[in-house]
Amino acid sequence: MYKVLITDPLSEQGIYQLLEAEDVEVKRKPGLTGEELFSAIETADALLVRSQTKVTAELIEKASRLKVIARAGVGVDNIDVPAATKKGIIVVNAPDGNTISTAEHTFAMLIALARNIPQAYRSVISGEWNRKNFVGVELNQKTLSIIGLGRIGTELAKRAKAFRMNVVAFDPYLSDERAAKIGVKKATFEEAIAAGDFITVHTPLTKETRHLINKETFSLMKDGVRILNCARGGIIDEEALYDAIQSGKVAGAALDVFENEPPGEHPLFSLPQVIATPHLGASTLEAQENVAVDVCEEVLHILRGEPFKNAVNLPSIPAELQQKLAPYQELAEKLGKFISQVASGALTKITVTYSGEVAELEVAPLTRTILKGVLSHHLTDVNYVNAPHLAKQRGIQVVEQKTANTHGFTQLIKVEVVTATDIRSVAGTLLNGFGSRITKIDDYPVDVTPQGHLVFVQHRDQPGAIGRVGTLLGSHDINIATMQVGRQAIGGQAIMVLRIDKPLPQSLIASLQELKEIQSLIEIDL
Ligand SMILES: NC(=O)C1=CN([C@@H]2O[C@H](COP(=O)(O)OP(=O)(O)OC[C@H]3O[C@@H](n4cnc5c(N)ncnc54)[C@H](O)[C@@H]3O)[C@@H](O)[C@H]2O)C=CC1
Ligand SMILES: O=C(O)CCC(=O)C(=O)O
Repeated sequence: MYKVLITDPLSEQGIYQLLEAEDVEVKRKPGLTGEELFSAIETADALLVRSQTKVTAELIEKASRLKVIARAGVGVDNIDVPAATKKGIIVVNAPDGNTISTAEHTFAMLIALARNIPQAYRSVISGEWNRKNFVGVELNQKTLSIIGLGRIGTELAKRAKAFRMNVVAFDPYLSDERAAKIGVKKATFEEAIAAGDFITVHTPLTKETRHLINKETFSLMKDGVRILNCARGGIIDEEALYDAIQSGKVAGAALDVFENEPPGEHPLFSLPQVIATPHLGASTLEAQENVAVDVCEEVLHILRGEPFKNAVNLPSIPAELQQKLAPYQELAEKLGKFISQVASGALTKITVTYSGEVAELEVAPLTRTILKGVLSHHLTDVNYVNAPHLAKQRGIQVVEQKTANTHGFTQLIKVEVVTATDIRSVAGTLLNGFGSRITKIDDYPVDVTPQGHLVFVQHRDQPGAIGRVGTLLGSHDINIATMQVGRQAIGGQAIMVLRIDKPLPQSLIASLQELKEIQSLIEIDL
């Protein structure tokens, strides 16, 4: 039974599928913090949050079973993603479900800002009838500068155009074609900042975007500019905004997000030009249902080992590619596991070479799987998420390459590892209708199904060697399912790969190693 812990309020309809799932036990603890949260996380397989729960490195450290942290929303800045990655925990979000709501909220703020609606409301309900203090400006023919033309920025641009605004956008990934398709003028950051009657930010909060709008950028803006932030607190330097409003440079600001949330008695609230909402961008029935449905689906997929799509700490793999890679995944993992048990010494380099049909695909996910297979022999808790991180942390160089030489196979994957004392390699293929096969170990061609218990023996090619091994196994009641032999030259170095039905007892390993022809014997568990 998977244990799912929910620590922020999530839409009831959204989590319905979790409540209905027979293999899931849901604990709903909105607002859980401190010791209670630390204790609850210990037994959870999945944690579902919105933006209130702070998923810190310390909390993640306590989570011994956690497989997935799911954010019902876009921004994952309340989650220590690197700490989760280190621990092999997948972090997923729901990037699409609240786009429209947040774009609509930004548009509502835009109109409210232009027409002083919150200030006028406060005045009217306090008994005043003051029309001259609340004269606004039209949106028609004004320039809206959008910084960050992603999902929300794009939806906002469409709405602004419907209001006959000129839309100028800066986004490092904005192509000329996309700008033309959306109908916005592509600009540099400086051009966008200088052009806007209204400037709105829709980027994530990153090292680059923290205080993107600061004292200097305010000085480049038009006098009387109006500023909006419905993305993340911290993109705008709040102190610089305060000064820019005080000086008259900025005519007004609409803020849904703050550097610290909740902001408490913020100096900006003493300025009548500032309107604010308490991080309401995604707070609609529709958005909350959408994001909860999306992340609950992802959580179920991850817990059940099924494909999922919105991991923020894993590269996303299009469904079509996932389907094409699926048959190779098992082979990849088995090759990784095989070679890690054969090679001795501290790993320094892993080279994966792809050829034939598999080389026509984007193979990075397969390399990740091989890495997982290699590392899981020596390390516990290795998975697809943390395998590259663990390799890097240990100074293991990972090289991925493609060649045209398939050695006669339709496709081939070769894994070579270099350790402090050894260089070993294994290659494998998929045989149409027959599954995975190991086709070469070091320089020896073989045909081995990578499955179950294998014994890899290096020996001298001498008459009777194979028979003596067989007899010893038989005398210990060990059945040999398949046997493969290979040699470099008559009387030279040779190998045997036996597939046996149960592991070798220690006493038998010792007896086998005493045979004069045997140079080394390794048991391999696949
Ligand atoms: N107020 C609220 O309740 C909500 C806020 N958000 C926030 O809104 C923001 C945007 O969300 P989405 O549009 O879904 O994200 P998105 O990922 O679709 O778009 C972000 C865009 O910002 C661009 N960008 C990144 N760095 C930039 C820079 N230095 N200058 C200009 N552009 C830059 C990216 O290229 C991308 O196109 C995020 O911070 C998200 O957390 C999202 C939903 C609700
Ligand atoms: O959970 C919420 O309402 C906040 C949404 C948000 O800020 C996001 O999705 O990035």
